[in-house]
Amino acid sequence: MDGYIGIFLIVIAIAVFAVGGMLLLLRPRRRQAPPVVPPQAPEVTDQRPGGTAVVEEDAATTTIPPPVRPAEPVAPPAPVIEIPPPSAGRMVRLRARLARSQTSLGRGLLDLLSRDRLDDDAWDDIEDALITADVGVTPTQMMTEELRTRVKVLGSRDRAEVRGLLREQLLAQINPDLDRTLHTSPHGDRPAVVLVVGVNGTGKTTTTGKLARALIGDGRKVLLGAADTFRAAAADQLQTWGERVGAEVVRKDEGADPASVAFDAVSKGITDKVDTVIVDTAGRLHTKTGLMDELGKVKRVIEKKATVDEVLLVLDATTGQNGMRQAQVFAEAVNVTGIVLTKLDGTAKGGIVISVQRELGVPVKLVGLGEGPDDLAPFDPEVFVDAILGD
Ligand SMILES: Nc1nc2c(ncn2[C@@H]2O[C@H](COP(=O)(O)OP(=O)(O)OP(=O)(O)O)[C@@H](O)[C@H]2O)c(=O)[nH]1
Repeated sequence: MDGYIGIFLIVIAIAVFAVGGMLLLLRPRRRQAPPVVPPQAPEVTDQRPGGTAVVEEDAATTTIPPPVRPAEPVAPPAPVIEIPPPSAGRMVRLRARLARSQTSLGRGLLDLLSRDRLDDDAWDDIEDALITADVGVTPTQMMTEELRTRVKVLGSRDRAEVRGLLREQLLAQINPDLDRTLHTSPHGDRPAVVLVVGVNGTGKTTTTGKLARALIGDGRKVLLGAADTFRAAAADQLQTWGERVGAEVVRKDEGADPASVAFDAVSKGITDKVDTVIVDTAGRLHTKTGLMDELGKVKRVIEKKATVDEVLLVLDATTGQNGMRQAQVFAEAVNVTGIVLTKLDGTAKGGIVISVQRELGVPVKLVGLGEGPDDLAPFDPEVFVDAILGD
């Protein structure tokens, strides 16, 4: 009996294991979850003032892009006021530049005059060289006449002697005795007034700015009048010059009456106790009557408040005879007291110094020798001639 019970218990145990195993096998399997793919965050760029686009590094793992803070408004940097160097000795400093543009004239003349035999052909060549350099017909004839006589007296000549002769003749034509003083000192409580005139493109506005710099470098207080109301850009250009050296600029809208700008500039110059007021004018007038009317009015209006000490005519040295004709029109319209010859660095025709002084009877007071802010120099005849002839 006991054997039957034992077998029965074994069978039951086997059955329990078998059912348990079956249940385990048939148990529903847990489904594999799909991999989580993070949503693609939009690329966030941050436009910094420098213009560099910066890509946020954690953008790929951020579901919601962080809010981009609006850029703080950046104030434009305050203009840095420059301290220009004084004007004394400028032409000596700029002599190398002058020599670069003018030595072909000097060397050519020295070579011609140093020839053993100076026949008529040689003298014709000398005349041609002077005419080509814009010396002008009459001064050329006077110079060659004088040189012929001196060479005959001298007989044989070495290069140093020829250089001496030529130097003497060029200086005589330029006339070192002319008064080239620039009148920019105030009269008691009234500022000096400088009117800058000339055809557009000759360098009027640039010259006005450079002159302001030079005067400030010499310790003066300067105010600028932007009476070239024909083009707003001219007033902007002047404003930039003024900001750089700390000169105030009086300006009005494009098309405003130039005389009213000049009047306001001089009035402010008196109130602010400045030393010199420099007024830049427009030069786009096509008829002589229009030019006379406008410049005459500007001058008259200024004279209600102060004296016009200088009327500087700006001439582009590269324009030759065309520039000379323009100069004559201006000289008839207004009483020019000095000439500013610009762009002498860009031409070998330095002879224009001689012809323009002769034609207008007015001295060259300043020369422009480059586009840089300090490339304007008081004209020095001796430095000029030495730069032409080389050492
Ligand atoms: N190389 C050289 N360039 C110069 C000189 N003076 C002026 N310039 C250049 O000549 C150009 C004309 O100068 P501006 O001062 O604008 O002439 P502007 O007569 O006032 O002419 P508008 O403003 O059009 O009336 C500019 O590019 C100047 O930089 C100089 O002495 N040498």
